[in-house]
Amino acid sequence: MLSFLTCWLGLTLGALIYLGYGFLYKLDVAFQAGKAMIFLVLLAIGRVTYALVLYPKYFTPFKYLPTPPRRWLLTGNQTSLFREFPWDVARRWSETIPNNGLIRYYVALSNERLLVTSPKGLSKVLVHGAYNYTKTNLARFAIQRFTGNGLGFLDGEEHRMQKKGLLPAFATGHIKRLIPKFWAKAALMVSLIERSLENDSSKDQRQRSDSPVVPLHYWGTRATLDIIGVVGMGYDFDTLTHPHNELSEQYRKMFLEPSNAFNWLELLGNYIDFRILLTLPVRKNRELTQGSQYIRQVAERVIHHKIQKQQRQSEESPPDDDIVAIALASGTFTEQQLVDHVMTFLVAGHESTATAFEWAMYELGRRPAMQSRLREEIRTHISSMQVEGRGTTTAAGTHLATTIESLPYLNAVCSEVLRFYPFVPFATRVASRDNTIQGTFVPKGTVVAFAAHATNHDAALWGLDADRFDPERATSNFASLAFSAGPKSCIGQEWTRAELVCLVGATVGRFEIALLNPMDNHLKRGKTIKLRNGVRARVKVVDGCQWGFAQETIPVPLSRIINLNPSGSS
Ligand code: HEM
Repeated sequence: MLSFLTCWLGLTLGALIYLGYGFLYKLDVAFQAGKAMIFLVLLAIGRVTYALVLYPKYFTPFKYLPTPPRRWLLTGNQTSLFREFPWDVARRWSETIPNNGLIRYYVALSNERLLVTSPKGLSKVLVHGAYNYTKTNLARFAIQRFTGNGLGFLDGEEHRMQKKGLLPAFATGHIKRLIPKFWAKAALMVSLIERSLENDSSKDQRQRSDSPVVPLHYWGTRATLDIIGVVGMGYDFDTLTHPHNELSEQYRKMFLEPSNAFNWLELLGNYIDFRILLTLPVRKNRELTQGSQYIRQVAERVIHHKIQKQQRQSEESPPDDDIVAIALASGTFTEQQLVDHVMTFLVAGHESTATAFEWAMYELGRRPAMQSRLREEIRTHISSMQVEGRGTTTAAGTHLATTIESLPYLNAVCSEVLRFYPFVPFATRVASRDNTIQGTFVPKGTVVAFAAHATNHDAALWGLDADRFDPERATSNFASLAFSAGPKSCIGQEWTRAELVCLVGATVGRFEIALLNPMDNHLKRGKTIKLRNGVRARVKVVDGCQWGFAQETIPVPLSRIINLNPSGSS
């Protein structure tokens, strides 16, 4: 394929030089131009014929694999370029095209891909042969400029070593000790929502009979950002109480709202080095650079401050227990490596957990019976602890953590949310060396795709009712690809579960939630499964229990410890 493409480009260039030569030496220009044009048209026809007919039929190494029936030059096997979500298309193909675990398909301009559909094939790509596959250049250039060499972009031995160094901080036992911190932020969020309800109803109490509408996704986004600060670094970003502080404004700039422009850029990225596109002098590019530089500088100062603090720490004072402190204490990481990891936690761990909270609110907000059952479980077990006035430190904290972890329905609802709405519903990898999947030879450079959305809704794995949101079903980590699988799977799984049960438990335990528009399930354009309009719900306080938390579980705001002005010194 490549050699054909090279020949074709060479011939096209030749035709253009020939045309230029004619102009330069004032040969019979019209005659020369006509000949060159005919040549170029023939070349274009040749290229299209090769891409559409000859390559897929005779030259591809995957010609024996099943493929979707129709193919167009511009859109490949998809009928439209951006209207359908790739995870929906992948699922449709997995279910309707008879296959033994691999399907070949074509994207725009006849670029060939392999879709892996069977658990056996997935385990080859994600588990046993994980280090034979790497992220695409597009993902690398788009995300790596924020995260540097964080875990997501390391490969082979380097990845193995650094992940091993970080794992103790993310292990179940350690995350359990941090549950009071998750809870403290969840309880603070609930109390701030409650305050906003009071303000809202006092404004126009007389005209209103309904309870006020609350954008729950907006609160979730702030709580989850603060949690990364507290649990990840031991500092409070304080965006729940100060939503417009400098840090959250700059942080927002780091993200690209999905749009058609981005889709076109992605398409162009197949042909033009994506790095060139990222340096175009457009406003969004400038904002992305500005936001990420600011956040990186903050991360650098945080790490630097923590190193100094650790050096000063006396033997009597208890050591910090946040993720960065544990990683630092291991002595495995350089300052720069830790900055990259912190940036990765922000990119990988914020929007993902905020979205999971959003979907939990969406499902519960349109299922009153499920919500009541959950509220009863939460109140029976957690409210009593708070009513007795116990805080969330030490023994009381352990008690809270053990209780929350053992609530069956709360944990089942959260697991079902993660299965039903996988945050990375469709992903691609590139083979970094020749290998095989289920006996099929996969040459280096092949792009391989898989869809967690299809696996997590596969009737063969989850039963015929796989498309029903049902916390009663037995979930299994092996069948769910919510966190991917194998050596490169999500390091934040236990963190996510702890965070989600605290946020969902504290919210549903205190409020009755009714979705404003239960039928609105329109999704945002983009790479993740996310509601286009967020979760807007009528929220009513259910009397009877108010959450408390020990103040000391929330550290002092970051702004009071280090100078958040990028030009200032710490
Ligand atoms: C709902 C919450 C989350 C979901 C669904 C999720 C999902 C995933 C998935 C699917 C991957 C694999 C991505 C890939 O290979 O392309 C991943 C990787 C990763 N996640 Fe998460 N994640 C979540 C939360 C978090 C949190 C809270 C953190 C940390 C604070 C985190 C840190 C990471 C890191 C560092 C990686 C790269 C791991 C590696 O390459 O070894 N994630 N996550």
